[in-house]
Amino acid sequence: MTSTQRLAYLKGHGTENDFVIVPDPDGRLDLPRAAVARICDRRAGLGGDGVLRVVRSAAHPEAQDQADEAEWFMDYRNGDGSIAEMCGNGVRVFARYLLHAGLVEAGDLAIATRAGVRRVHVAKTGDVTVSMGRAELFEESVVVTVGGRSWPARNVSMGNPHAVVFVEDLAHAGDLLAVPPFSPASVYPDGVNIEFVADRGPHHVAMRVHERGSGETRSCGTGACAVAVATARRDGPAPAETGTPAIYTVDVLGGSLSITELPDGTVEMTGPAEIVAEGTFEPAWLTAALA
Ligand SMILES: N[C@@H](CCC[C@H](N)C(=O)O)C(=O)O
Repeated sequence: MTSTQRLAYLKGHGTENDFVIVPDPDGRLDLPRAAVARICDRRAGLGGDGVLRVVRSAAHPEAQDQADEAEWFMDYRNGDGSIAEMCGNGVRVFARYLLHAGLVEAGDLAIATRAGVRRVHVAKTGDVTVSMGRAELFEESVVVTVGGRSWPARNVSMGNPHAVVFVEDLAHAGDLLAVPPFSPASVYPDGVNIEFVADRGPHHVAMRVHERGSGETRSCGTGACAVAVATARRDGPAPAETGTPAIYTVDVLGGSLSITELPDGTVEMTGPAEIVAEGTFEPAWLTAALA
């Protein structure tokens, strides 16, 4: 990247989980951790909870084995520049971008991610649905500690790690989310996303989340799926046993997501995904950020 080249970006969000989208179809851009953190900085950069780099699967070493199924790879980074396996809101926004840019037709498409291929349904307008794969629920007990208080948590993987904590009142956790909650490194050696959940009604919960690598965000798609599945298991037998889908509404600070666990064990998420702006990086700024 030289200072004379103009690199395009877009800004998008899904339930206010916001991302800087960087189209890099041929995988030419070296995007070091510090550069991502600079781009996501809400004062000195563009601001975002993370970056979605858009690369052809065939052009990315981590996605070449998915290239036959999915033309595009979502290279997701957290706001601090760290790499995560999966981002549920990100993959909906990624699909919205592909359609916006004319790189795919409306309808069903496959997107390569570090957690494997995800199937997405995107129409010209409206919500985007993604099949998020199977949730993995672990039996071992986990304790989450914030500001001197501890709660038992459910350990759930959606391709990335989650600790789901049920609380009476979200206010109990909300004020504490500015500081990173503590969770055992023995269970989560690579860190964890922590969701605090309170009931709102039948099959309806609200959550707040502290994301690994981004801090408190206004929504987390994988977190909402982890929450829905942990709540469904608390509320009754698995859809695999009953043959009936479990459908939950999960309210987040930035809106609402609909999550369905199907009898085959896969989890579908439906929610909004919007592109809000596009532009180019100032070359001198970008050159310094990438240095
Ligand atoms: N906001 C995302 C999750 C992003 C990754 C997460 N912070 C991690 O490190 O695992 C979502 O919508 O799922």
